[in-house]
Amino acid sequence: MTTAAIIVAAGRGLRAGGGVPKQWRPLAGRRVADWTIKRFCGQVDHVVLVLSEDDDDAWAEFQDSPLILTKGGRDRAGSVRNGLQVLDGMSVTNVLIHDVARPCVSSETIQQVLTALQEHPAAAPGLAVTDALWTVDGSVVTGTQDRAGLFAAQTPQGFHYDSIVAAHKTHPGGAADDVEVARAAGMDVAIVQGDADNIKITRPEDFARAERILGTDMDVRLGNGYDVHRFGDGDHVILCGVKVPHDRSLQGHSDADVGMHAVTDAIYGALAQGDIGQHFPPSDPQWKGAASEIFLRHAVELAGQMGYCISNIDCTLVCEFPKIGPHAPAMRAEMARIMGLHGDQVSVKATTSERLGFTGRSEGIASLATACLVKS
Ligand SMILES: Nc1ccn([C@@H]2O[C@H](COP(=O)(O)OP(=O)(O)OP(=O)(O)O)[C@@H](O)[C@H]2O)c(=O)n1
Ligand SMILES: C[C@](O)(CO)[C@H](O)COP(=O)(O)O
Repeated sequence: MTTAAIIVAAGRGLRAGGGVPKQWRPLAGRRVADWTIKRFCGQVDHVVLVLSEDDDDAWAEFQDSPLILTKGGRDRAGSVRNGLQVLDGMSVTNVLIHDVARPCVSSETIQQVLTALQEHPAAAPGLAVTDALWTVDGSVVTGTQDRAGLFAAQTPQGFHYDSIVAAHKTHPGGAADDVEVARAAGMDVAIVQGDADNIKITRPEDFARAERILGTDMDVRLGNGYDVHRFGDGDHVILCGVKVPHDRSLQGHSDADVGMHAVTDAIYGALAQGDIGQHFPPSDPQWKGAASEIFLRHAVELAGQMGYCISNIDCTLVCEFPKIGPHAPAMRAEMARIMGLHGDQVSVKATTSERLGFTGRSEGIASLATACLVKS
Protein backbone atom coordinates (compact mmCIF):
# COMPACT_ATOMS: atom_id res chain seq x y z
CA MET A 1 0.00 0.00 0.00
CA THR A 2 1.38 3.42 -0.95
CA THR A 3 0.07 6.45 0.88
CA ALA A 4 0.29 10.16 0.12
CA ALA A 5 -0.83 13.42 1.67
CA ILE A 6 -1.81 16.50 -0.31
CA ILE A 7 -1.43 19.71 1.68
CA VAL A 8 -3.37 22.46 -0.05
CA ALA A 9 -1.50 25.70 0.58
CA ALA A 10 -2.40 27.93 -2.37
CA GLY A 11 -5.08 30.04 -0.65
CA ARG A 12 -4.61 33.75 0.11
CA GLY A 13 -5.92 33.65 3.67
CA LEU A 14 -7.91 36.86 3.21
CA ARG A 15 -10.10 36.37 6.30
CA ALA A 16 -7.00 36.01 8.49
CA GLY A 17 -5.66 39.39 7.32
CA GLY A 18 -2.06 40.29 8.10
CA GLY A 19 -0.95 41.16 4.56
CA VAL A 20 0.79 37.78 4.05
CA PRO A 21 -1.04 34.50 3.29
CA LYS A 22 -1.68 32.87 6.67
CA GLN A 23 0.38 29.75 5.90
CA TRP A 24 3.54 31.89 5.69
CA ARG A 25 2.92 33.77 8.92
CA PRO A 26 4.84 32.90 12.09
CA LEU A 27 3.25 30.63 14.67
CA ALA A 28 4.92 29.44 17.90
CA GLY A 29 8.47 29.78 16.56
CA ARG A 30 8.00 28.61 12.98
CA ARG A 31 5.55 29.25 10.15
CA VAL A 32 2.04 27.78 9.97
CA ALA A 33 2.98 25.70 6.89
CA ASP A 34 6.12 24.32 8.58
CA TRP A 35 4.05 22.95 11.48
CA THR A 36 1.54 21.37 9.09
CA ILE A 37 4.18 19.77 6.85
CA LYS A 38 6.02 18.36 9.86
CA ARG A 39 2.83 16.65 11.03
CA PHE A 40 2.77 14.45 7.91
CA CYS A 41 6.47 13.65 7.61
CA GLY A 42 7.05 9.98 8.40
CA GLN A 43 3.30 9.22 8.39
CA VAL A 44 2.85 8.75 4.63
CA ASP A 45 5.09 7.76 1.72
CA HIS A 46 4.74 11.00 -0.27
CA VAL A 47 3.80 14.56 0.70
CA VAL A 48 2.51 16.93 -2.01
CA LEU A 49 2.55 20.66 -1.27
CA VAL A 50 0.20 22.69 -3.46
CA LEU A 51 1.56 26.24 -3.80
CA SER A 52 0.23 29.43 -5.32
CA GLU A 53 2.14 30.60 -8.40
CA ASP A 54 2.48 33.95 -6.55
CA ASP A 55 4.48 32.44 -3.66
CA ASP A 56 7.92 32.62 -5.33
CA ASP A 57 9.87 32.37 -2.06
CA ALA A 58 8.10 29.15 -1.08
CA TRP A 59 8.77 27.56 -4.49
CA ALA A 60 12.47 28.40 -4.16
CA GLU A 61 12.68 27.24 -0.55
CA PHE A 62 11.03 23.84 -1.05
CA GLN A 63 12.57 23.12 -4.48
CA ASP A 64 15.26 20.79 -3.12
CA SER A 65 13.13 19.27 -0.32
CA PRO A 66 11.61 15.77 -0.44
CA LEU A 67 8.17 17.39 -0.91
CA ILE A 68 6.43 17.09 -4.30
CA LEU A 69 5.43 20.59 -5.41
CA THR A 70 2.58 21.53 -7.69
CA LYS A 71 0.71 24.73 -8.47
CA GLY A 72 -2.63 25.72 -6.97
CA GLY A 73 -5.98 26.12 -8.76
CA ARG A 74 -8.51 28.96 -8.79
CA ASP A 75 -10.26 27.52 -5.73
CA ARG A 76 -9.58 24.83 -3.10
CA ALA A 77 -11.04 22.07 -5.28
CA GLY A 78 -8.81 23.14 -8.18
CA SER A 79 -5.78 22.91 -5.91
CA VAL A 80 -6.84 19.43 -4.76
CA ARG A 81 -7.25 18.29 -8.38
CA ASN A 82 -3.72 19.50 -9.20
CA GLY A 83 -2.40 17.63 -6.16
CA LEU A 84 -4.15 14.43 -7.26
CA GLN A 85 -2.85 14.87 -10.81
CA VAL A 86 0.81 15.13 -9.74
CA LEU A 87 0.49 11.75 -7.97
CA ASP A 88 -0.68 10.07 -11.19
CA GLY A 89 1.52 7.08 -12.04
CA MET A 90 3.04 6.81 -8.55
CA SER A 91 0.97 3.75 -7.55
CA VAL A 92 -0.68 5.65 -4.69
CA THR A 93 -3.49 3.63 -3.12
CA ASN A 94 -4.67 5.94 -0.31
CA VAL A 95 -4.49 9.72 -0.23
CA LEU A 96 -5.09 12.22 2.58
CA ILE A 97 -6.16 15.76 1.67
CA HIS A 98 -5.39 18.39 4.31
CA ASP A 99 -5.68 22.17 4.73
CA VAL A 100 -2.33 23.85 5.37
CA ALA A 101 -4.33 26.06 7.72
CA ARG A 102 -4.74 23.17 10.21
CA PRO A 103 -1.25 23.04 11.80
CA CYS A 104 -2.39 21.42 15.06
CA VAL A 105 -3.53 18.13 13.54
CA SER A 106 -2.30 15.20 15.64
CA SER A 107 -0.62 12.03 14.44
CA GLU A 108 -3.46 10.11 16.13
CA THR A 109 -6.02 11.79 13.87
CA ILE A 110 -3.89 11.10 10.79
CA GLN A 111 -3.48 7.45 11.79
CA GLN A 112 -7.20 7.03 12.52
CA VAL A 113 -8.08 8.22 9.03
CA LEU A 114 -5.48 5.91 7.44
CA THR A 115 -6.75 2.96 9.48
CA ALA A 116 -10.37 3.64 8.52
CA LEU A 117 -9.35 3.53 4.85
CA GLN A 118 -8.55 -0.16 5.26
CA GLU A 119 -12.32 -0.77 5.50
CA HIS A 120 -13.89 2.25 3.82
CA PRO A 121 -13.29 4.03 0.50
CA ALA A 122 -13.36 7.37 2.31
CA ALA A 123 -12.93 8.57 5.90
CA ALA A 124 -12.68 11.94 7.61
CA PRO A 125 -12.56 13.40 11.12
CA GLY A 126 -15.70 15.08 12.37
CA LEU A 127 -16.77 16.60 15.68
CA ALA A 128 -20.35 16.32 16.86
CA VAL A 129 -21.78 19.81 17.29
CA THR A 130 -22.29 20.49 21.00
CA ASP A 131 -23.35 24.15 20.99
CA ALA A 132 -26.93 25.17 20.26
CA LEU A 133 -27.30 26.47 16.71
CA TRP A 134 -29.23 29.65 15.96
CA THR A 135 -30.55 31.22 12.85
CA VAL A 136 -29.89 34.95 12.87
CA ASP A 137 -31.14 37.99 11.00
CA GLY A 138 -28.57 40.76 11.30
CA SER A 139 -27.88 40.91 15.04
CA VAL A 140 -31.12 39.26 16.13
CA VAL A 141 -31.69 35.56 16.83
CA THR A 142 -34.61 34.35 14.75
CA GLY A 143 -34.70 30.70 15.69
CA THR A 144 -32.91 27.57 16.87
CA GLN A 145 -31.62 24.97 14.44
CA ASP A 146 -31.84 21.31 15.47
CA ARG A 147 -28.25 20.13 15.98
CA ALA A 148 -29.06 16.39 16.20
CA GLY A 149 -26.82 14.48 13.80
CA LEU A 150 -24.73 17.53 12.88
CA PHE A 151 -20.94 17.26 12.76
CA ALA A 152 -18.23 19.87 12.09
CA ALA A 153 -15.95 18.66 9.25
CA GLN A 154 -12.18 18.57 9.66
CA THR A 155 -9.22 17.45 7.58
CA PRO A 156 -7.26 15.31 6.69
CA GLN A 157 -9.97 13.71 4.61
CA GLY A 158 -8.80 10.34 3.30
CA PHE A 159 -9.77 8.44 0.15
CA HIS A 160 -8.89 5.52 -2.03
CA TYR A 161 -6.85 7.37 -4.64
CA ASP A 162 -8.50 6.08 -7.84
CA SER A 163 -12.00 6.72 -6.45
CA ILE A 164 -11.40 10.35 -5.43
CA VAL A 165 -9.66 11.10 -8.74
CA ALA A 166 -12.73 9.78 -10.57
CA ALA A 167 -15.09 11.69 -8.24
CA HIS A 168 -13.29 15.02 -8.85
CA LYS A 169 -13.44 14.44 -12.63
CA THR A 170 -17.22 14.22 -12.62
CA HIS A 171 -17.98 16.88 -9.99
CA PRO A 172 -19.46 20.13 -11.35
CA GLY A 173 -17.60 22.29 -8.77
CA GLY A 174 -18.58 24.40 -5.80
CA ALA A 175 -18.05 21.69 -3.15
CA ALA A 176 -17.22 22.72 0.44
CA ASP A 177 -14.72 19.90 0.77
CA ASP A 178 -13.61 16.58 -0.71
CA VAL A 179 -16.15 14.61 1.32
CA GLU A 180 -18.87 16.43 -0.60
CA VAL A 181 -17.14 15.52 -3.87
CA ALA A 182 -16.85 11.88 -2.78
CA ARG A 183 -20.46 11.63 -1.66
CA ALA A 184 -21.69 13.18 -4.90
CA ALA A 185 -19.96 10.28 -6.66
CA GLY A 186 -21.73 7.76 -4.41
CA MET A 187 -18.82 6.95 -2.09
CA ASP A 188 -19.51 6.00 1.54
CA VAL A 189 -17.59 8.24 3.93
CA ALA A 190 -16.82 6.98 7.44
CA ILE A 191 -16.46 9.50 10.28
CA VAL A 192 -13.52 9.11 12.64
CA GLN A 193 -13.28 10.99 15.92
CA GLY A 194 -12.33 14.61 15.28
CA ASP A 195 -10.11 16.63 17.59
CA ALA A 196 -11.13 19.96 19.15
CA ASP A 197 -7.49 21.09 18.82
CA ASN A 198 -7.47 20.48 15.05
CA ILE A 199 -8.66 24.02 14.37
CA LYS A 200 -8.50 25.74 11.00
CA ILE A 201 -6.78 29.11 11.23
CA THR A 202 -9.34 31.29 9.53
CA ARG A 203 -9.63 34.62 11.38
CA PRO A 204 -6.93 36.76 13.07
CA GLU A 205 -7.77 35.52 16.58
CA ASP A 206 -7.16 31.90 15.53
CA PHE A 207 -3.36 32.42 15.59
CA ALA A 208 -3.38 32.95 19.38
CA ARG A 209 -5.55 29.86 19.83
CA ALA A 210 -3.26 27.72 17.69
CA GLU A 211 -0.22 29.02 19.62
CA ARG A 212 -1.85 27.98 22.88
CA ILE A 213 -2.49 24.49 21.50
CA LEU A 214 1.03 24.11 20.09
CA GLY A 215 2.50 25.53 23.29
CA THR A 216 1.37 22.42 25.13
CA ASP A 217 3.04 20.25 22.53
CA MET A 218 6.68 21.04 23.27
CA ASP A 219 9.50 18.76 22.18
CA VAL A 220 12.03 18.77 25.03
CA ARG A 221 15.17 16.59 24.91
CA LEU A 222 17.55 15.72 27.76
CA GLY A 223 21.03 14.27 27.31
CA ASN A 224 23.78 13.26 29.71
CA GLY A 225 27.54 13.16 29.25
CA TYR A 226 30.36 11.61 31.29
CA ASP A 227 34.11 11.80 30.75
CA VAL A 228 37.37 10.99 32.57
CA HIS A 229 40.97 12.05 31.85
CA ARG A 230 44.04 10.87 33.77
CA PHE A 231 46.72 13.16 35.21
CA GLY A 232 50.26 13.25 33.80
CA ASP A 233 53.19 15.64 33.95
CA GLY A 234 52.49 19.31 33.42
CA ASP A 235 51.73 22.65 35.04
CA HIS A 236 48.08 23.38 34.15
CA VAL A 237 44.75 21.83 33.20
CA ILE A 238 42.13 23.12 30.73
CA LEU A 239 38.67 22.83 32.26
CA CYS A 240 35.50 24.15 30.57
CA GLY A 241 37.69 26.26 28.28
CA VAL A 242 39.69 27.89 31.10
CA LYS A 243 43.42 27.38 31.76
CA VAL A 244 43.85 26.57 35.47
CA PRO A 245 47.37 26.42 36.98
CA HIS A 246 48.05 23.02 38.63
CA ASP A 247 51.05 20.81 39.39
CA ARG A 248 49.82 18.19 36.87
CA SER A 249 48.14 18.19 33.46
CA LEU A 250 45.36 16.06 32.03
CA GLN A 251 46.37 13.57 29.34
CA GLY A 252 44.36 13.06 26.18
CA HIS A 253 44.36 13.07 22.41
CA SER A 254 42.89 16.60 22.35
CA ASP A 255 43.41 19.29 25.01
CA ALA A 256 41.78 16.83 27.49
CA ASP A 257 39.12 19.33 28.61
CA VAL A 258 37.11 16.78 30.55
CA GLY A 259 34.33 19.25 31.43
CA MET A 260 33.74 20.45 27.89
CA HIS A 261 33.79 16.87 26.61
CA ALA A 262 31.01 15.86 29.02
CA VAL A 263 28.93 18.89 27.95
CA THR A 264 29.50 18.10 24.27
CA ASP A 265 28.44 14.49 24.78
CA ALA A 266 25.33 15.61 26.68
CA ILE A 267 24.25 17.64 23.64
CA TYR A 268 24.96 14.77 21.24
CA GLY A 269 23.04 12.52 23.63
CA ALA A 270 19.97 14.78 23.65
CA LEU A 271 20.02 14.68 19.84
CA ALA A 272 20.64 10.89 19.79
CA GLN A 273 23.68 11.63 17.60
CA GLY A 274 26.34 9.44 19.16
CA ASP A 275 29.31 10.95 21.00
CA ILE A 276 32.52 12.92 20.45
CA GLY A 277 34.49 9.80 19.52
CA GLN A 278 32.08 9.14 16.67
CA HIS A 279 32.31 12.66 15.23
CA PHE A 280 36.02 13.23 16.00
CA PRO A 281 37.73 9.79 16.10
CA PRO A 282 40.84 9.70 18.36
CA SER A 283 42.49 7.63 15.62
CA ASP A 284 42.41 10.70 13.35
CA PRO A 285 45.69 12.67 13.78
CA GLN A 286 44.03 15.98 12.84
CA TRP A 287 42.39 16.13 16.30
CA LYS A 288 45.66 15.67 18.20
CA GLY A 289 45.94 18.52 20.70
CA ALA A 290 42.75 20.07 19.28
CA ALA A 291 40.94 22.71 21.32
CA SER A 292 37.74 21.13 22.63
CA GLU A 293 35.87 24.27 21.57
CA ILE A 294 35.79 22.68 18.08
CA PHE A 295 33.81 19.70 19.42
CA LEU A 296 31.38 21.82 21.42
CA ARG A 297 30.74 24.16 18.49
CA HIS A 298 30.00 21.17 16.27
CA ALA A 299 27.44 19.77 18.72
CA VAL A 300 25.76 23.19 19.04
CA GLU A 301 25.61 23.59 15.24
CA LEU A 302 24.14 20.11 14.87
CA ALA A 303 21.46 21.00 17.42
CA GLY A 304 20.59 24.10 15.37
CA GLN A 305 20.44 22.13 12.12
CA MET A 306 18.07 19.66 13.76
CA GLY A 307 15.84 22.51 14.93
CA TYR A 308 16.78 22.51 18.63
CA CYS A 309 17.80 25.35 20.94
CA ILE A 310 19.87 24.68 24.04
CA SER A 311 17.81 25.66 27.06
CA ASN A 312 20.44 25.03 29.76
CA ILE A 313 23.58 23.08 30.60
CA ASP A 314 24.70 21.75 33.99
CA CYS A 315 28.25 20.43 34.39
CA THR A 316 29.83 18.86 37.51
CA LEU A 317 33.60 18.35 37.82
CA VAL A 318 34.78 15.65 40.25
CA CYS A 319 38.26 16.22 41.70
CA GLU A 320 40.12 17.01 44.93
CA PHE A 321 42.42 19.52 43.18
CA PRO A 322 42.59 21.97 41.58
CA LYS A 323 39.88 23.84 43.45
CA ILE A 324 37.18 24.77 40.91
CA GLY A 325 35.15 27.39 42.82
CA PRO A 326 37.36 30.40 42.04
CA HIS A 327 37.36 29.54 38.32
CA ALA A 328 33.71 28.52 37.93
CA PRO A 329 32.45 32.00 36.83
CA ALA A 330 35.06 32.15 34.05
CA MET A 331 34.20 28.58 33.00
CA ARG A 332 30.50 29.39 32.78
CA ALA A 333 31.20 32.55 30.79
CA GLU A 334 33.52 30.77 28.37
CA MET A 335 31.15 27.90 27.66
CA ALA A 336 28.21 30.34 27.32
CA ARG A 337 30.25 32.31 24.76
CA ILE A 338 31.03 29.22 22.71
CA MET A 339 27.42 28.02 22.78
CA GLY A 340 25.89 31.46 22.17
CA LEU A 341 23.97 31.27 25.48
CA HIS A 342 23.43 33.63 28.38
CA GLY A 343 25.60 33.03 31.44
CA ASP A 344 22.60 32.00 33.51
CA GLN A 345 21.91 29.11 31.13
CA VAL A 346 25.24 27.46 31.98
CA SER A 347 26.12 25.97 35.36
CA VAL A 348 29.58 24.69 36.38
CA LYS A 349 30.02 23.20 39.82
CA ALA A 350 32.39 20.76 41.48
CA THR A 351 32.57 18.10 44.13
CA THR A 352 35.30 15.97 45.68
CA SER A 353 34.78 12.24 46.02
CA GLU A 354 35.82 12.31 49.69
CA ARG A 355 39.30 11.02 48.75
CA LEU A 356 37.67 7.81 47.48
CA GLY A 357 38.39 6.14 44.15
CA PHE A 358 40.57 7.41 41.29
CA THR A 359 39.41 10.99 41.64
CA GLY A 360 39.97 10.80 45.43
CA ARG A 361 43.53 9.55 44.85
CA SER A 362 44.04 12.43 42.36
CA GLU A 363 44.75 10.05 39.49
CA GLY A 364 42.46 12.01 37.18
CA ILE A 365 39.37 14.21 36.89
CA ALA A 366 35.84 13.04 36.04
CA SER A 367 33.00 15.18 34.74
CA LEU A 368 29.24 14.74 34.37
CA ALA A 369 26.92 16.99 32.36
CA THR A 370 23.24 17.36 31.52
CA ALA A 371 21.89 19.25 28.51
CA CYS A 372 18.29 20.33 27.98
CA LEU A 373 17.29 21.06 24.37
CA VAL A 374 13.96 22.43 23.14
CA LYS A 375 12.63 22.21 19.60
CA SER A 376 12.47 25.76 18.25
N1 LIG B 1 -7.19 28.36 -4.48
C1 LIG B 1 -7.03 27.80 -3.26
C2 LIG B 1 -7.81 28.19 -2.16
C3 LIG B 1 -7.60 27.60 -0.94
N2 LIG B 1 -6.62 26.67 -0.82
C4 LIG B 1 -6.33 26.05 0.47
O1 LIG B 1 -7.51 25.43 0.95
C5 LIG B 1 -7.58 25.52 2.37
C6 LIG B 1 -8.93 26.13 2.71
O2 LIG B 1 -8.90 26.91 3.86
P1 LIG B 1 -9.33 28.45 3.87
O3 LIG B 1 -9.39 28.81 5.30
O4 LIG B 1 -10.55 28.71 3.06
O5 LIG B 1 -8.05 29.14 3.19
P2 LIG B 1 -7.93 30.45 2.30
O6 LIG B 1 -8.63 30.27 1.01
O7 LIG B 1 -6.46 30.71 2.20
O8 LIG B 1 -8.60 31.55 3.20
P3 LIG B 1 -9.56 32.75 2.83
O9 LIG B 1 -10.82 32.12 2.31
O10 LIG B 1 -9.76 33.46 4.12
O11 LIG B 1 -8.88 33.61 1.81
C7 LIG B 1 -6.35 26.31 2.81
O12 LIG B 1 -5.35 25.40 3.22
C8 LIG B 1 -5.94 27.02 1.54
O13 LIG B 1 -4.55 27.31 1.44
C9 LIG B 1 -5.85 26.31 -1.91
O14 LIG B 1 -4.96 25.48 -1.79
N3 LIG B 1 -6.10 26.88 -3.11
C1 LIG C 1 -12.30 21.44 4.17
C2 LIG C 1 -12.63 22.22 5.41
O1 LIG C 1 -11.47 22.40 6.18
C3 LIG C 1 -13.58 21.40 6.24
O2 LIG C 1 -13.87 22.03 7.45
C4 LIG C 1 -13.19 23.56 5.08
O3 LIG C 1 -14.42 23.41 4.47
C5 LIG C 1 -12.26 24.39 4.20
O4 LIG C 1 -12.29 25.73 4.52
P1 LIG C 1 -13.33 26.81 3.97
O5 LIG C 1 -13.26 27.93 4.96
O6 LIG C 1 -14.67 26.18 3.91
O7 LIG C 1 -12.81 27.19 2.63
